[in-house]
Amino acid sequence: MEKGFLNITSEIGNLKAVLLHRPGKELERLTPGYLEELLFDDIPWLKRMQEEHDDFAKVMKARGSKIYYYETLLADVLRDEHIKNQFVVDVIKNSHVGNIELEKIIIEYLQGERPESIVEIAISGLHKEDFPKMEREFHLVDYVKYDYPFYINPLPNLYFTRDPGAVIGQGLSVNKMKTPARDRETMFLSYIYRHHPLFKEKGTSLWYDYQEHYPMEGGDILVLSDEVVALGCSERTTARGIEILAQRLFAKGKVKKVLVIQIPFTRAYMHLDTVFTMVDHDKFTIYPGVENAVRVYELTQGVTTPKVTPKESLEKALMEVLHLPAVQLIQSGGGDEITAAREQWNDSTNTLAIAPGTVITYNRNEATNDTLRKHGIEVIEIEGSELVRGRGGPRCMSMPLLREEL
Ligand SMILES: NC(=O)NCCC[C@H](N)C(=O)O
Repeated sequence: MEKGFLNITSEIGNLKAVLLHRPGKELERLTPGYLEELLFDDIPWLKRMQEEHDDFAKVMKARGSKIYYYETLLADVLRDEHIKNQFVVDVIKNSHVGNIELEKIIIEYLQGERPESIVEIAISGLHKEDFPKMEREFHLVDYVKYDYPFYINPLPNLYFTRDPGAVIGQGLSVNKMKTPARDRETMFLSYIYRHHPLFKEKGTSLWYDYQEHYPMEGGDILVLSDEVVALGCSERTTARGIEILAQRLFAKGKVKKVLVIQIPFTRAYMHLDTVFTMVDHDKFTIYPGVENAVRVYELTQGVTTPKVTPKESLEKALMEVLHLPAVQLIQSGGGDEITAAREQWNDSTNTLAIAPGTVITYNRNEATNDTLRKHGIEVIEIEGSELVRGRGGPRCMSMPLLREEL
């Protein structure tokens, strides 16, 4: 198979290229009334958040990663008039305006805009006040949704680029999000995948598609090696979605085993990577509060669905699939139950490895960072007081596109 640009065969190989989204105006559209629906617990201060995000990008750049941004790739794609027009139609379809005539008016208006403005509106939303006033007949929906401020909802979670997509081997999983709040994000990635020269080169398989029925989110996808992928079964990622993805990986790629790690289904740890990440060849960090609750299953190629084998423990399963004599599960929080729970809430376990044994973490998680260092890990700290308010850390905020093979 001809090699494309994308290649991820581990969680820890030197990070060469990564996809980010710099938080923008969409964050300023959060109000207390919509926090829960939009999956936030607090309202970040955008200016400081952007500074923190720029520092995050700077750290990766300094270590040799090329940074790509959603907003730039998407605008590149929309320079083609035909693609731009279709994109606008799809954005409106996804926004459930509910009034067909108004939809037509908004489509015409947006199609006349420049790619950069369309991208900004598609991400930060279209506030009713920002839309030119015009004489038109009110439909029922206009009365019913009179107090609702947007025609197009903002997407404040897009800076968690990990979740809408994941590169596995030479292919891409364009995920199916569990919640309507994040649905449109995957549509953006699908446009980039289908039309951006960086992605559409030969050799890029599509492992999963956002139009599938069963939710699957990227925070639950960990590429442990070229032959083993760990998939979290969580509040967001379904058992059936896992089976479908696993079967495709077995059929078309190099992957021989999928390790399913089932975690408790709860908001505090909505994805596997909020409680468990890989930090070195044989080292992982784990939130001790879930250690006894996780269940592990090994999937291997079956006939129509994968063959399932329950495993005794996470530690043993990791040793076996990675062919290691031992692995270390480093407990976050420095051994104290309360510290561990507090720091997990602030994404202490959501580390991003940029090289074997080198991770990026938030500086606020002092106990966990200390513990990692005591285990020989190089910890690069970033400020995250504002970024953390969306409930995600460095791993959630990055979608690796290319890592050096180990
Ligand atoms: N991989 C991750 O754990 N991503 C964090 C996502 C946080 C976001 N507010 C969400 O609830 O989807």
